[in-house]
Amino acid sequence: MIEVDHLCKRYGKSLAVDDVTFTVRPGMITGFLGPNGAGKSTTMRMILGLDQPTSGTVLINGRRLRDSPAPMAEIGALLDARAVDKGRSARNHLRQLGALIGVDDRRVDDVLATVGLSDVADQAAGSFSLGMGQRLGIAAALLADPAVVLLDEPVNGLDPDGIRWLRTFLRTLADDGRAVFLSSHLMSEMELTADHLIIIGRGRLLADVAMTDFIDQASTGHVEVSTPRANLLAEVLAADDVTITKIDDVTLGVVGRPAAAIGAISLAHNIVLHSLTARQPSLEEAYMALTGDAAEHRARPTVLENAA
Ligand SMILES: Nc1ncnc2c1ncn2[C@@H]1O[C@H](COP(=O)(O)OP(=O)(O)OP(=O)(O)O)[C@@H](O)[C@H]1O
Repeated sequence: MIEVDHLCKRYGKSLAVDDVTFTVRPGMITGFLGPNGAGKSTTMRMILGLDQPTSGTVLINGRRLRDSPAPMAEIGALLDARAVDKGRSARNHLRQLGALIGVDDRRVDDVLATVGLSDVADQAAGSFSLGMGQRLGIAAALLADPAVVLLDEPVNGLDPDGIRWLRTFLRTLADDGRAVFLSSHLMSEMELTADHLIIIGRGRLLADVAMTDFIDQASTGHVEVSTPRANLLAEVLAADDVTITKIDDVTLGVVGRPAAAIGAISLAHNIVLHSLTARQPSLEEAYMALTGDAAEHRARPTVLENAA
């Protein structure tokens, strides 16, 4: 378990992390989200004891990491998978790390098998693809069998097979009772992977919420309907409690009426429909709605901006 309590980090005049409190619980995957510069990496580095907080505390499994006789058995981390000696084999890299923390060669072979690197364990880490490098980084994080696993952007650069592998693998870690904490900018993947979300923006906590609750609360679900008579359909659907957005010449986005009602209204007015799709709110939509003001640098939105 990670307990972050009133954590602050000041760089000069700016507060990179501003009074953040949350808990990462065992047995589940907690996603850490926030726009660029929100303070995720700074928070993760303070959790790992790599940066000192300006104020506030972090407890790992109930105590400060520096008070633990075996920090790597408390929390294993993947911060930068490229931070390995490229000339050394994967097995030797892990053995050297293992020697430092009192882990034997058998455990090294076990974690190599766990992450699917047994067959290439004697190849130089420098010859590894990005995905293999990520697996090696995860193997290193698991070496001392920690109760907490922290991964900063582990999906970065993985191909679809690697992403799917990681998703399943993280679930296994959580099912084994570990607390898994990961950051990612890939919303669709986070939606498939995490059970719980911690969201920060401009250093402040914006949400600490179950994934399903967060998506359900977002009132961004809409129906997409396409018809060659889009203007007429927009007219007959118009009402105070309905919002209609013109996505293109033949497609409307409708909030406020279910697909069945839109189908019935279209039929009543003899409007031919080419498609009618209820779109569930996604994590991405819910996240964008929450963090809109918190993004440091925001491109102009392109989704549903062509209001009819
Ligand atoms: N060593 C440092 N010195 C000064 N400012 C820093 C330092 N590290 C981070 N910052 C600032 O702190 C803020 C938070 O940065 P941080 O890297 O934690 O954000 P992030 O959420 O991880 O961003 P990203 O998603 O882009 O990785 C930013 O404004 C950043 O410029």
